[in-house]
Amino acid sequence: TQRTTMQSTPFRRLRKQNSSVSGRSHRFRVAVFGQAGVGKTAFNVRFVTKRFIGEYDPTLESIYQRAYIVPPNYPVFYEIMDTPGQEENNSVMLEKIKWADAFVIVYSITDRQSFAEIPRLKFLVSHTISNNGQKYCTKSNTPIVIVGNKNDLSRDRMVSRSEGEKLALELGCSFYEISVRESIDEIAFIFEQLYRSFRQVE
Ligand SMILES: Nc1nc2c(ncn2[C@@H]2O[C@H](COP(=O)(O)OP(=O)(O)OP(=O)(O)O)[C@@H](O)[C@H]2O)c(=O)[nH]1
Repeated sequence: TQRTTMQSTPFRRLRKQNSSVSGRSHRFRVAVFGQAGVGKTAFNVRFVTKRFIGEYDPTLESIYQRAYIVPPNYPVFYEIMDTPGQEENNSVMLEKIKWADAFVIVYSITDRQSFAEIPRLKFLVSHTISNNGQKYCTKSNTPIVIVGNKNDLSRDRMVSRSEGEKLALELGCSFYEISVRESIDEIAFIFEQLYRSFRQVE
């Protein structure tokens, strides 16, 4: 079993730091939600290191950081929060939602239950944003994307692409179906698009 050696920073510790970013790059915070085992850690690690690492310990909580140029030339300092798939108490979830600028909600196409969780997670995020006046009053456009992962496992598919697309449309989110195992570019693209819709740049 290979384990990631990436440095991760506990959420509370990072929040207390002055997280202003060096140079002129923008700091951009993304929280990644979804049930256990859907591939959240693989997704985050793929973006941060470009590598796919097969197995991880179940996530407790970590924040990954990466400076990245969103094409054509927006230097962005990403902070990505990897969350545990198991149920957390609501106040912890709410804190994380308030922390983030944008959201990725992941399910696995091989796990219908993880797909069934998506509306609840989406509503939790949306409600928290709209009820949290002060910080988010200028953020009516908080981007939320839905990602169906593991589409390399076509024989084990339980959720069709069109079901994913339909749900995302109903919930007003962008949608991507991907394989973290097989793709690097699609994941970078998702992170780029999140930033673009957050800053409303073309
Ligand atoms: N075939 C395939 N397996 C994947 C893919 N993405 C992740 N996996 C595997 O799915 C399992 C779970 O991946 P994780 O990244 O740990 O999932 P997680 O959502 O972070 O899980 P928790 O930390 O428990 O919440 C691991 O065995 C990964 O190797 C993919 O695109 N294709």
